[in-house]
Amino acid sequence: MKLSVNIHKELTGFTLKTSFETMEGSPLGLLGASGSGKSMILRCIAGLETPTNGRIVLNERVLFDSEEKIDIPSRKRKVGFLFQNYALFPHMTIAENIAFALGDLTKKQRSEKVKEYITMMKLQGLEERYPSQLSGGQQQRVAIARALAIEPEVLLLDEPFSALDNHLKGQIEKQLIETLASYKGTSIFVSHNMEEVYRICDNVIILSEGKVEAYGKKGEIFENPPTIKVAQLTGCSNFSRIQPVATGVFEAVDWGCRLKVEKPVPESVTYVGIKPSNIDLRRNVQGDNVFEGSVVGLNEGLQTVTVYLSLKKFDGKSSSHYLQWEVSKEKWARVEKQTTSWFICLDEGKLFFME
Ligand SMILES: Nc1ncnc2c1ncn2[C@@H]1O[C@H](COP(=O)(O)OP(=O)(O)OP(=O)(O)O)[C@@H](O)[C@H]1O
Repeated sequence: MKLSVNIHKELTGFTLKTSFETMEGSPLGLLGASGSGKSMILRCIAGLETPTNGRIVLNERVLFDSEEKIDIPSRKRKVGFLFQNYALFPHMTIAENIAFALGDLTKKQRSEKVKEYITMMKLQGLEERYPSQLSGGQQQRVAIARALAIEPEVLLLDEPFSALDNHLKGQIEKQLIETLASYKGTSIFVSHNMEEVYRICDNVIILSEGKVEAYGKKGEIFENPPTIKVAQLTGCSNFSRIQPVATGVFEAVDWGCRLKVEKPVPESVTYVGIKPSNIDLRRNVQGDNVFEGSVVGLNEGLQTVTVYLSLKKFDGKSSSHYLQWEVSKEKWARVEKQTTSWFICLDEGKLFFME
């Protein structure tokens, strides 16, 4: 099972130009800011939008080719689409909603298929209800059943949890992961929530302004974002410009410190970054990349605290750029009591370099 997408879509004020391939297995995550073109990519794959030019091939079946003038209609593409708001038909019962796209089957086959997916998604007893008579979570399960009932070769999930409250989201996410584990096709999961994408997908595409900024294994992309845009979208707020000082020593201009690095850094690199959760404290200033600093602000979240740190520069002044340190509330309560001087460690192993 393989999906290959190479499309260009020109809209007023927005250009989508993207190329990627995905295989069966865990869903491919499509992560990007609002308006970066995530839904547009899915809509082009599903045949709901027509690319200006390009080619989309699903398991050697050409779905779209602008040069060969191929544009398979949406209903014949074998694409299952799970929309943000589920898009269930309000005037149809649950059973009718699931049966809706099963056009070519006999009545008996259709009702068997509906029964199969009602059971799979644990919707027994709700067959004759209307969508408005279901909870958000149940509606979501109906939408998954409807998307899977056509036995799609590719399943497109467009922010499937956006309408759910946090409690329900956890349960439904677990259910979706289980459902996807037994799904044989290719799937693409769209979200602007990096945590969700990280939990659900193994491979990710980071999309920015209609272009692929990065594509690869989630571990590599989240740990070593190749560009600032990718770093921002994967949860990093600490960056600084760097300038070489000597072999293995860089000045982090914005943070106001000199960093020692043993591993060679390519000349093209101009920025260094560190994730807020990767900052550490030391008992004293000894060791590489440990700097004296001070706490200049706090932002308390539900489970973590973001501590704003300013490093003391080598000229003795405080840097005007803050580093954000994210720490559990428990740890912060302990550290805050015990610490009089702040020694902040930017460990080489936790730094990443960007072009
Ligand atoms: N039919 C259309 N005509 C013109 N522009 C459009 C159309 N549909 C979408 N756009 C524009 O294309 C861009 C990408 O939209 P898209 O819905 O794909 O973004 P997205 O990444 O899915 O955003 P979100 O996370 O907010 O859903 C946006 O700038 C949007 O305004």
